[in-house]
Amino acid sequence: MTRATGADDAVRDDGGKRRGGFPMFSAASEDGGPHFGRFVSAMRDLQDLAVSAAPDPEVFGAAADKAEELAAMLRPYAAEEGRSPANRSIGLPGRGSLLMLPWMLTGLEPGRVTAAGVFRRYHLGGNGAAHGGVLPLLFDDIFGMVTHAQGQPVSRTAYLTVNYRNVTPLEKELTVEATVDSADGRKTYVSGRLWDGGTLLADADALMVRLQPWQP
Ligand SMILES: CCCCCCCCCC(=O)SCCNC(=O)CCNC(=O)[C@H](O)C(C)(C)COP(=O)(O)OP(=O)(O)OC[C@H]1O[C@@H](n2cnc3c(N)ncnc32)[C@H](O)[C@@H]1OP(=O)(O)O
Repeated sequence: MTRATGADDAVRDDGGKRRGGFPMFSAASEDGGPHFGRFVSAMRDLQDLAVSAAPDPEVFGAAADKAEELAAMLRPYAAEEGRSPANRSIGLPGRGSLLMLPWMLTGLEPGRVTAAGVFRRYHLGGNGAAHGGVLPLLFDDIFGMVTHAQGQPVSRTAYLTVNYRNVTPLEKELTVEATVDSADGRKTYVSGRLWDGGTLLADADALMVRLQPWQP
């Protein structure tokens, strides 16, 4: 992950633990260890099935027993922000976070970030297409990255506008790109495009604002 430069003196540091209102990002060692990637992959399968399975009611009872057992196993290890390998495992789809889309970065340079991946059954909106709400999630995350890659500390989204040009298919490899269009002090104006091959599915633009030292 590219380290921000140039604007560090404008943000709170808190002894190296925080920057620009966010905990300092540090990549998880070895993507969370030998089993974390498999765990996240299995959980994504479960997410797909949780929104699609239609078994006899007793099967849900047995599944609930197992889900409760799994939650009880992990609950003692719940940790504060920035400690779980989730969201910090940069070698895993979606950095190993179930909240993030299971996409991988394909390019990261100042001013431009690209990624590729699929929307899964979990992301279904209706009639076979992705839910409209997951596209802003994809754009917001890559806009954060392109702003950071440009040299700003992690910034907050002030606004984000999405234009839906074509329905977004599931289970098909898609690509997204984000670019920095202009920067003005604390403000970074960015835009992005989601593609299915040569077909533009959506485009978006946003304003990312670097936080003041006292802002959360
Ligand atoms: C490596 C890591 C990768 C992952 C990154 C993930 C990134 C995820 C980013 C997010 O999703 S953050 C969560 C969603 N966003 C928020 O919760 C933001 C909530 N809002 C705020 O915190 C404040 O409104 C904000 C910091 C955005 C701005 O508050 P300020 O008090 O600093 O704004 P100020 O009024 O000083 O405005 C600064 C400039 O921005 C402009 N501005 C602010 N909001 C605007 C807006 N909505 N539209 C247009 N312009 C806006 C404003 O006009 C002004 O322009 P000028 O300097 O030219 O005068």
